[in-house]
Amino acid sequence: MKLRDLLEGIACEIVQGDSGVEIHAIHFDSRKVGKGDVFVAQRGVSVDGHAFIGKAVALGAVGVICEDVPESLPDGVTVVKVANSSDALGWMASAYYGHPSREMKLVGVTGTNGKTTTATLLYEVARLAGKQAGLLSTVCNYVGDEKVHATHTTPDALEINSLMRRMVDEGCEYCFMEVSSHAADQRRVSGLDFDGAIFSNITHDHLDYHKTFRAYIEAKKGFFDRLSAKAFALTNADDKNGMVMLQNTKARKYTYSCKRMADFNCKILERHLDSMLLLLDGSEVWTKFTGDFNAYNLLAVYSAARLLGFEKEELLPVMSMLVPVSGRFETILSRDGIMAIVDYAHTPDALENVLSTISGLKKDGKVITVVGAGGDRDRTKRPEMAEVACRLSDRVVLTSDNPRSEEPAAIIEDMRAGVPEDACDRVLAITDRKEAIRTALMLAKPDDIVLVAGKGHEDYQEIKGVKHHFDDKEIIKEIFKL
Ligand SMILES: CC(=O)N[C@H]1[C@@H](OP(=O)(O)OP(=O)(O)OC[C@H]2O[C@@H](n3ccc(=O)[nH]c3=O)[C@H](O)[C@@H]2O)O[C@H](CO)[C@@H](O)[C@@H]1O[C@H](C)C(=O)N[C@@H](C)C(=O)N[C@H](CCC(=O)O)C(=O)O
Ligand SMILES: Nc1ncnc2c1ncn2[C@@H]1O[C@H](COP(=O)(O)OP(=O)(O)OP(=O)(O)O)[C@@H](O)[C@H]1O
Ligand SMILES: N[C@H](CCC[C@H](N)C(=O)O)C(=O)O
Ligand SMILES: [Mg+2]
Repeated sequence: MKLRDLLEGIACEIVQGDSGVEIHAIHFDSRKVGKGDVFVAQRGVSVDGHAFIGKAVALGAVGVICEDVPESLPDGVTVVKVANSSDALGWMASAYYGHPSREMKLVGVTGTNGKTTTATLLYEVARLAGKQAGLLSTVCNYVGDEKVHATHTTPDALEINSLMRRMVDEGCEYCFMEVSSHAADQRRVSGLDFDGAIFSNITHDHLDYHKTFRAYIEAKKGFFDRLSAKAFALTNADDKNGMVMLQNTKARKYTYSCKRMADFNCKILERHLDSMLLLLDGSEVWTKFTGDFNAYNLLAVYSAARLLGFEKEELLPVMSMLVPVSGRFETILSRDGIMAIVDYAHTPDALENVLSTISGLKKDGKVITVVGAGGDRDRTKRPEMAEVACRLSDRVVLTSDNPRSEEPAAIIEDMRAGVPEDACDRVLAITDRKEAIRTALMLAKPDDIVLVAGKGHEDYQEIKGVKHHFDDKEIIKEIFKL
């Protein structure tokens, strides 16, 4: 493939050298470059990729895409200056793989919470309706039936397009993907041909990366701003910032709501610990989900499926068949009636939603919460998470999530700052997560509920750069002797 064919749709400010040079592969990591490749220099969070242009050329790069042209380069290397290398990478990756997103109906889901649930359920809806589909999500990627391990919520542009090419080749008509705020900001999704975008909500998270809540909103809004006129932009009208997402988009605008007039509506008629009766688009539907937040997720799924052309009569029975995603409000009952709930709540809002759901539905028992916060992530959410846990539980065991490079005890200390004074005697701190879970389950009596929050489907715990096998559900079952 010639370099100029990869540059379609990109505003090149300077092209030095032959744009007709043959390209073997695209790389944004100099360490992976080989003979005949093009290297895309991106400014990263920790280092500036421009510093590795020399190395990439030494390894055989014949093309360099950059924002700053280096002072000297050997002859025979074509240099292209662009305004945003990461944006260019998205377009180039798409062209390299033959624009697979143009051959499928692609829907992206963004929001602080609910992305995995919404995207996965849309994938299930398409499949239950007899269509081939692909999925890019935090828990797992799918190329049709085939599972592909996921390392990110939204992979990098090359991986996205390589997976989408496989989806198209497997006959997928649809692709559903999560678009994290990091991905929107880093333009991992540039060049993709979206048919629709969904916004779930925005609450406190990722301020380590975005710095301000305004910048976090802007990152998500940027995804909507860049949609084309043929796409739909579907937003949650009940979220404070829901309508902001529609302000500057060229896409067709739609809203969903459980509280006000909107294009798509839903009302919760009955709430149970293992089910919910919804009035969805005017029809009663029993679902296998719990929690008002899941009514929003289901409504978003239903609305997007309608916008994709699925008929109401076909959709309603499918909505009843859907089951929760792994590690999202998963219940495990002990032989003597203690209920453990494993949930991926790792933000203050998610924790508040899950604990409010539990308090609203529990019988007489007490609620014990085991919770930690991830290392190398937003520190300011730590005290807020502890405050929510204390306010909505009878007892709290503060513990580790994925400490990553941080000291586990220091993260717990950050959380402790949010424990109200009058709650101190109800709070324990146990660094070892397995011991924390064991202690909470030992404190519990029949009819009590133990929420184990934060890690959901994860089957590892990352400590000092090493991922150790760790699975909340497995540990609970072992302690319950199930
Ligand atoms: C903070 C963040 O988003 N980091 C992502 C980012 O890496 P980075 O900016 O740190 O890269 P860097 O190390 O500064 O390097 C800059 C550039 O120089 C290049 N380089 C670097 C070294 C070298 O020797 N040669 C070289 O060419 C790098 O390849 C890169 O292109 O770009 C990388 C390549 O795409 C990602 O793998 C990496 O994800 C890291 C591992 C990560 O943990 N990301 C998390 C925070 C993340 O993205 N999470 C969201 C979900 C969030 C949510 O819950 O909503 C996700 O989508 O998964
Ligand atoms: N619509 C929602 N509103 C608020 N909280 C939600 C919603 N849906 C799910 N949650 C809570 O957030 C947790 C994570 O849900 P989910 O995995 O669907 O979100 P996500 O946006 O994909 O998260 P991540 O950013 O980690 O990929 C759930 O376990 C639940 O506690
Ligand atoms: N996508 C989220 C997941 C957080 C999950 C939690 N278990 C943690 O490790 O902090 C993030 O990378 O911030
Ligand atoms: Mg997710």
